[in-house]
Amino acid sequence: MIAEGRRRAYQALIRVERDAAYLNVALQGALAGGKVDERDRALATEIAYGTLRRQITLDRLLSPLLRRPLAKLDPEVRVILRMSAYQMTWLDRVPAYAAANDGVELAKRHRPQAAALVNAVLRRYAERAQEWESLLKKALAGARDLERWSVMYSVPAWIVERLVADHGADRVLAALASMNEPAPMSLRANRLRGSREEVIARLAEEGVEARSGALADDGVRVQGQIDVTRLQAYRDGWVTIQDEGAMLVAPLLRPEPGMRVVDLCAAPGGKTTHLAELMNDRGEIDAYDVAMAKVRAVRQQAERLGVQSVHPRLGDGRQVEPGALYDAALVDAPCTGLGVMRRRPDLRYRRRPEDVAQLAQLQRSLLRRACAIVRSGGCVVYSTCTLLKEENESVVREVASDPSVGVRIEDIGGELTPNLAARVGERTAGFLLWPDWYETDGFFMARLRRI
Ligand SMILES: C[S@@+](CC[C@H](N)C(=O)[O-])C[C@H]1O[C@@H](n2cnc3c(N)ncnc32)[C@H](O)[C@@H]1O
Repeated sequence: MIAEGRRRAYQALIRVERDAAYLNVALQGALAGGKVDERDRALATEIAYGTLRRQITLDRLLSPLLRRPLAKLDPEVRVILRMSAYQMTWLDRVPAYAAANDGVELAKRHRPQAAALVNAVLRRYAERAQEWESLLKKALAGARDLERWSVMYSVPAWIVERLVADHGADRVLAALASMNEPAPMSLRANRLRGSREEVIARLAEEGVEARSGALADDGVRVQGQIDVTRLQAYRDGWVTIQDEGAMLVAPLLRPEPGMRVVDLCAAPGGKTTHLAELMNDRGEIDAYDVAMAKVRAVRQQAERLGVQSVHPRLGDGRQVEPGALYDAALVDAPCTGLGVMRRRPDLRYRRRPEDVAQLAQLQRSLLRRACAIVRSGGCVVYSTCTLLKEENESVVREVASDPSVGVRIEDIGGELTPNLAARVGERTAGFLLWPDWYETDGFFMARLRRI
């Protein structure tokens, strides 16, 4: 019988491969039907995420064992080979024979005519599963750096090229390596419910081991991988699932009770609700997003956390026309998401080079609008979860250098913890939180002051 975790991982991965589904959505669907215990859930998650994180590497390792190119095989066969090989190489606790046997069983069920091929390839792969690094190094000995890095870190070459051009190879390779490891579970304590210590104690009542995060005031790190949404503490609004790096953004607006704030890209509401918590739920936060389903998600989060000051609104952030100017604005812009490859490993294969310039244009328009609807002396915080200068510093600089916009870039160094400030070093137009520093996602953040 096929292990439940592998069966569910296959269901998620085949939807990503065949239907271009988003991994998080596909996995949620795959885990939904019937009863799945925590262990199977964790195994399915680890296999699905891990296989996608290592896809380019896996394809290169599997290719010499196949007569036809992997791309020419049925998607079912591709998925089974990749996920079985992933387990053999990267999941220490899974015996190679268990991964291979279940791979063959999955093939018998979903592509019976390819079961013999899957069996033969996986048996041969098992013999070399632990030598992946030396095998690849040998195979790529004559290759260009970019190709080597792309295969070793499983990131499309155009992305590696752009990142290295922006930041240099050492910095980028450290980040890419960290983004191929599983992401730690990170929660934000809702200070309206209790202090961080009280939130940790509340989680302990449900058997969840947690500790304070190292970076953000409200950050809580949970041991292991659990489905937080099933906890009563979550349902009662004690915590929000949020990366600890993302928790640095809302405080940069210096939120105070009674302020009028606008969030031009609010869904699913992580930073909006953080603002509401920091404002003690007093004041007004207009939270815009372009998609109705997403606006609903913001409303649901606000309700779950028990905050009243958030007003979810459907609208294009570039066209917001307020009755009166705001005290502060947040533009947490849509971006290529290259800083969140760890949590969203499928993103790197979806992105196209032309996305960067298109997104940068949207980002500039959103930032310009934010600057136009904030009062003199008010601030605008610009953030992204990407690592490319074209979407980060360049956007901020271009908007700030236009005298008709009437803003100046502020140095936010004084608001970082001393450790972080030392790492960031010299800041220009904002700063980049690298994902390998604190096991967070990668974020860029900057603050502009309206003159
Ligand atoms: C990075 S996400 C925001 C995440 C959110 N701030 C949080 O912390 O949960 C960017 C959001 O911008 C939205 N968006 C894209 N284009 C937009 C536009 N023109 N106006 C408003 N929102 C937009 C997307 O739907 C997406 O929800």
